[in-house]
Amino acid sequence: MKIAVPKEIKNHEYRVALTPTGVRELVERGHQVIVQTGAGDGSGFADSAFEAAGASLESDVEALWSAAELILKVKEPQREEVARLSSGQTLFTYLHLAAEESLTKGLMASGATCIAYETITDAQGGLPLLAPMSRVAGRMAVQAGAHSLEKAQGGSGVLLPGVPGVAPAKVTVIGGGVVGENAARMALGLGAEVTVLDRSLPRLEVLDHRYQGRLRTVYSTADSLEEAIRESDLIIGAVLVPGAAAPKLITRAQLADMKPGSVLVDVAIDQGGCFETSKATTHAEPTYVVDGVVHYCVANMPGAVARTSTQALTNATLPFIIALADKGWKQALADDPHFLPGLNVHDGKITYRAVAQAFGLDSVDPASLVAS
Ligand SMILES: NC(=O)C1=CN([C@@H]2O[C@H](COP(=O)(O)OP(=O)(O)OC[C@H]3O[C@@H](n4cnc5c(N)ncnc54)[C@H](O)[C@@H]3O)[C@@H](O)[C@H]2O)C=CC1
Ligand SMILES: CC(=O)C(=O)O
Ligand SMILES: [Mg+2]
Repeated sequence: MKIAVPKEIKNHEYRVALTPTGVRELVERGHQVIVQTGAGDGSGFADSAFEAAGASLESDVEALWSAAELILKVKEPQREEVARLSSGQTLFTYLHLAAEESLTKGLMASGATCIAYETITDAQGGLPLLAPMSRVAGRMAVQAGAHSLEKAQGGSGVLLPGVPGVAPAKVTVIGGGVVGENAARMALGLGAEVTVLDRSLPRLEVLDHRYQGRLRTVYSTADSLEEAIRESDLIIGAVLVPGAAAPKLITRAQLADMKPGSVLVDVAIDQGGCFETSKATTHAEPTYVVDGVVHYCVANMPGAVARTSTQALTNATLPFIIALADKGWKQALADDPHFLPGLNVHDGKITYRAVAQAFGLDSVDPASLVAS
């Protein structure tokens, strides 16, 4: 199969969808891999390393996209990339479609088969291709929050761990999944007073057991959210309903109840954000202030630590890439019930129900497309 790896073009996105190690695995199976010149630079993988692994390099973007049967990316396609996609091609990347109607419609119009990393499941009820980047983003959320609390960033001037004689900051994490646990772990490590809210009691039980009394776990209700809003210095939004737009958990009116200069880090922004006042920002300009509250809403947080993120992401994606390349999308999805929910769009149709529901459109059961 002809496989293309474009250079990412989203603002300050330095990850790449395949490493030289991945190229070698594919080439040894008889596939042809074409990597855009410079695609790995931001992650520390030189063109020469891709060539040594058996890839060919292509500097002409149009030629790269048009030659490919399978296109491997990291971030959702940007407008000019959607325009390059055509029917018969398979795209494998993060899509987050429920947050972006125009992207959804663009992919439908392309006729291509679009498989999302973030809706692939595993036997443990997890999201194995989202999890590695959620670990990164969860850990970064605390760094971003701590920096945003500094006065020069518009923050309240609170230091997360405090100092002897001065109490530590209060950090609340809403959603105790992969992002939430990693954020909580970092905040605890820095000495903050940390609370996790979730509406899953089994999940809170796991966290309670794991952190042995160092972490407060609280069931998420309107009351417990209000308390968090009043008392927290830093709130990290880390909820997810897979594939769906994030629920809005803090309204604009509630910002008035927060301490001036407190910080909201909305990691769930890639699914539209879980605070009413969230709008996606970039690493170039990551924060803005609404009603005295600093908002950090970067939708590709892991892109900033690309060396770590590319390795973590491609460790998880490679087996699925190999299955797509060896078998083609239809057989690969037919053979693996956890790969099947990755299919979001095929031949003009939405194949993931929560995405269709977000826009009042119809969806097609992906199983009906792969059945032989
Ligand atoms: N901004 C960025 O760069 C990145 C964003 N993300 C995003 O972070 C979000 C979280 O991802 P994960 O932690 O992997 O998901 P996850 O599925 O591991 O955890 C989500 C948690 O939210 C809880 N939850 C759902 N609705 C809730 C509600 N209304 N109130 C309280 N808790 C609720 C669930 O019970 C679950 O424990 C996703 O939107 C993901 O796409 C992930 C990586 C990078
Ligand atoms: C999950 C995601 O959107 C990212 O890593 O950028
Ligand atoms: Mg986006």
